[in-house]
Amino acid sequence: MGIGWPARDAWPAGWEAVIAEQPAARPARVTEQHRSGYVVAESIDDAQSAESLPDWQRPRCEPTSRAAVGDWVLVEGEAGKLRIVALLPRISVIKRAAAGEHYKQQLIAANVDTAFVVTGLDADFNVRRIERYLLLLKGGGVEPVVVLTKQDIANDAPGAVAALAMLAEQDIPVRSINAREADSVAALHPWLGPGKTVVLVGSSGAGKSTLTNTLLGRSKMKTAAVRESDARGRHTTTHRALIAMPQGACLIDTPGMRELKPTGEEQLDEAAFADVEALAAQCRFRDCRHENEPGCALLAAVERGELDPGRFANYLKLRDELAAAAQVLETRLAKPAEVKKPPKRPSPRQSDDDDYGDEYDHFR
Ligand SMILES: Nc1nc2c(ncn2[C@@H]2O[C@H](COP(=O)(O)OP(=O)(O)OP(=O)(O)O)[C@@H](O)[C@H]2O)c(=O)[nH]1
Ligand SMILES: [Zn+2]
Repeated sequence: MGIGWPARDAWPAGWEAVIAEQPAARPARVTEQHRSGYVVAESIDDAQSAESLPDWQRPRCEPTSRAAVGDWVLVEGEAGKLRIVALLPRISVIKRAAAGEHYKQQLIAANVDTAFVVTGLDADFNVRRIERYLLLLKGGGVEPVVVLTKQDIANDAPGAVAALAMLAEQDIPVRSINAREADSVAALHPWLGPGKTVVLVGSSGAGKSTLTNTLLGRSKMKTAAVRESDARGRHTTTHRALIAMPQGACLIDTPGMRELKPTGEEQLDEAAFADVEALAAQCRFRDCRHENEPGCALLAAVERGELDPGRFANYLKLRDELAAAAQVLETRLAKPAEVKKPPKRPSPRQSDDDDYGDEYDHFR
């Protein structure tokens, strides 16, 4: 089919049963998510609107139990009248805490094999942001690959050398490329084979659209040239979309994940800080906060110049964010959220841009 549907003997656990329950349905993949429904593809370059499951339209429905881009669903009905009748169990997820006062989880993409963490080797380079992306990705079963763009114009981005050492230590693949050149982006082909699904994450301007265009060999995505005429003037990618790549894989392009709040479910040790956690195990006190305790192995390592102070500070910052998010999650699970009045019926094909409209990038 070309959109990543696995061979029958490779079906993930739980698929067989769901598929057997819906003998008349056909598989499709979610390519866009809107407030009013979905766009799905049954084959390459297909795009059909599909009505969501009635359950997903209830205000109490958890955002993570609704389909997201990349999800496999079963559909029924003819073109123009498609209905989603089932959601197949997920292989992997990328989620984050949504912006706003009330804690909410938001699924960014599902069933992704590899995430390209796209960062420019220019003034925008920020290793702390890379660590944050790794934290979000690693808990969900997605393989991160750090893609450093603008290699052609890079002049010693501050911190890049230390960042490369940190990533190498954790066996995280890194590729430096010129996103505008086909020969250069070929370094990413190993992750783009048939049946694979790849997602691009990274802040606005990092080069995601440029990379996508070069990999496609044509201009499918709008790039920054459009930006001047964009009223909001912030990002040029307007919809999450699933694109069939000539290399065989499917690529999901998401709007720059501007606000990256942990969900509270991530584990620091399974993410980008395994080395720091290993050191922390040597602190004198088991519950050391690494603030001013005697015998703190982390403070000592910083003192000796063996632990980068910026990395240490980011570790503490993300630790506190995680604890805060986990606490909100716990209180929220303990008492069900108030039920709001159901929203007015949205007009068809309404854009979901507003989901991103109020966010800002801490790092820009
Ligand atoms: N010289 C050079 N320029 C690049 C490279 N990658 C991206 N650019 C330029 O950087 C600018 C921003 O790139 P985009 O591809 O629009 O960035 P983006 O990540 O898609 O941004 P959003 O769509 O806003 O999320 C454009 O002017 C690109 O031409 C690169 O490897 N080398
Ligand atoms: Zn300590």
